[in-house]
Amino acid sequence: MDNFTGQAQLRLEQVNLFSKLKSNHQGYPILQNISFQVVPGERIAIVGVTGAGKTSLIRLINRLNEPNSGKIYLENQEYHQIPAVQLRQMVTLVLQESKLLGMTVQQTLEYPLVLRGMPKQTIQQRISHWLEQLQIPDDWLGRTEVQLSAGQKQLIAIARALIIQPKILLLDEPTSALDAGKASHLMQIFIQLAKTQQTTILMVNHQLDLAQMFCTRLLHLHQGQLLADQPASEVNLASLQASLIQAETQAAEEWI
Ligand SMILES: Nc1ncnc2c1ncn2[C@@H]1O[C@H](COP(=O)(O)OP(=O)(O)OP(=O)(O)O)[C@@H](O)[C@H]1O
Repeated sequence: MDNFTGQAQLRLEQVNLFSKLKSNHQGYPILQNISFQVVPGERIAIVGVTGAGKTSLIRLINRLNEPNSGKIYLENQEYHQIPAVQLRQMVTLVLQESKLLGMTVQQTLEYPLVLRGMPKQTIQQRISHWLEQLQIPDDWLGRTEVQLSAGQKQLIAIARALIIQPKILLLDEPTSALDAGKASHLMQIFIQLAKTQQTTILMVNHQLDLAQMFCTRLLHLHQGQLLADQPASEVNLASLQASLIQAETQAAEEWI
């Protein structure tokens, strides 16, 4: 594999994504020349203002979209050479507003493991383990979506992803509906997973202080471009905050 650095688990090379238009034109750029690589166990926060391309980037990494140009590699395989089922076992995305698709919490949690043909007893053991880890009470198991708050749904969606034990976990604002205590507890779980299982975490996060505290690296996206890729400890939070506010103000003025 050309230019492959042996350690990389995930590698994006000059990735471009354009919006789809109804006509044959390729539309406007959503992501431009994105290149970076990730080693196992990294905890990466993706930051940037509204519309910067954060969600589009993690959707690409989960292969919900294909880049218009550029390449994505998982370990040493190009994405489109990897069967979808295999990719989904290794890379899991938790969207900001996950749906339980009419299932109860129990059904939602067991569904991905049933699909993988796992024995019933093992499924139940895994569910019990993650309910305990995430401090989810057993009495939620019989509930459906309408009987759960936004934060409760967010926790269930995260539990469903953790149960699969992916190598790479993609999270779109995983703590947006959680109180500070739950958010911090969840982040500690991610740290443990990264340290003990080498699970790689890529999370979109608007809470910069949380991102810096719990992540090892920050990717700053701006207008679809990777503006900065830095170790979290080296990020100057005050100046990052100021540049995000400035970009937001500029975007708001362009709207008026
Ligand atoms: N399906 C789509 N079709 C066309 N344009 C899209 C589509 N999805 C997103 N976009 C555009 O791509 C750009 C990036 O959107 P994206 O959702 O990735 O941003 P974001 O950084 O995640 O924003 P937010 O913080 O608001 O979630 C925006 O200009 C958006 O309008």
